[in-house]
Amino acid sequence: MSVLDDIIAGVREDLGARRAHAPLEQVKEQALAAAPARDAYQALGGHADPAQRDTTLRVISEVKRKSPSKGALADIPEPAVLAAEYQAGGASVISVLTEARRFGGSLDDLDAVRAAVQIPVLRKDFTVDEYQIYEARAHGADLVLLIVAALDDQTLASFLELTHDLGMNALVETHTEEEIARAIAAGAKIIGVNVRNLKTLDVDPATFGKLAPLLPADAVIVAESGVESTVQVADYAAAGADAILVGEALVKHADPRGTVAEFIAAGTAAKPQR
Ligand SMILES: O=C(O)c1ccccc1NCC(=O)[C@H](O)[C@H](O)COP(=O)(O)O
Repeated sequence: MSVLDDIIAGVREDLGARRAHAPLEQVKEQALAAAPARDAYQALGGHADPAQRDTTLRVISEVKRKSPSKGALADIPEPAVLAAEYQAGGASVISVLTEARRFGGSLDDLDAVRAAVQIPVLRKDFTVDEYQIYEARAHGADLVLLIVAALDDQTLASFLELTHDLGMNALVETHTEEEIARAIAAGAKIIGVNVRNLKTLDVDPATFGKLAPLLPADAVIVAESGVESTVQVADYAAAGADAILVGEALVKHADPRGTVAEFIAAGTAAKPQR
C-alpha cells in the first residue's frame, strides 16, 4: 500500500466516525449557514485577465505539527497564535492540516485559526468524500485541497463544482504532466505543483521548473513543499510560481512572522517583471 493509500484509509475511517456523530444533512445545514467564504483566488493574486496581475509572490503558510516524511516537527500548542504571526508577516492564506493520524491536525485547529485571522484559510486534508467539503465550509474554510492523484476525473470535477457552489476555491494539487492536464480539464483555477513525491516522499524542487510552463496563464500557480531558504523561494518565483506553500521551514523557525516577510520579499524580487 502506498503512503497516500495508507493515509486515505485512515481518513476514511475517521470520517466514518464523524459522520456517525453528525450526519451529512446536519453538516450541510451548518455549511450553508456559515459566513461567506473569502476569495482565496483574489488573495493569491489571481485575475481573469493575466495582464492585470501584479508581481508579488504570495505565501500560503501552513500549520503543520508532524508529517509522514519527517515525523514530529513542532508542538504548536496554540495554532491561532502561529496563524496570527503568519498573517502579521504578510501571509495571503493560512493552510491548516486537519488530518489527525499522520499530521496531528484537527478541525479544532481549523476553528481556532479561522477565529484568529481575517485572511482566507485552507482546510488541508485528503479530500475523498463530499462530506469533507461541506465540513470544511461549516468550519469556516475558504479553500479545500483536492489532490488529483487521489481522485478520478469525474470525482475531481464534481468536488470542484461543489467547492465553487459553496463559494469556496480549491487548491488542486498535481505532481505530473498528466495530473496537470486532468486539473485543467476539471476547471481548476488554483493549481499546485507538489514537488514531494507521494509514493517515495522524496522532495525534488526541480520538478516545479519542469512542470510550471504547462500551467495556464489565468490560473494561480502554487509551488508546494521543499522551501528551506530564500534561495529556494526565489527559484520557485523565477520559474513562474505565483505563490508558495510552506510548512516545515515556518513551524520550525523561531521567527515565523519575519520568515514569511523574508520569503515574500525574496520571491517578489525574483519574479519576472511584466
Ligand atoms: O509532508 C509530508 O511528509 C507529506 C507526506 C505525504 C503526503 C503529504 C505530505 N505533506 C503535505 C504537504 O503537501 C506539505 O505539508 C506542504 O506542501 C508543505 O511542505 P513543507 O514546506 O515541505 O513542509
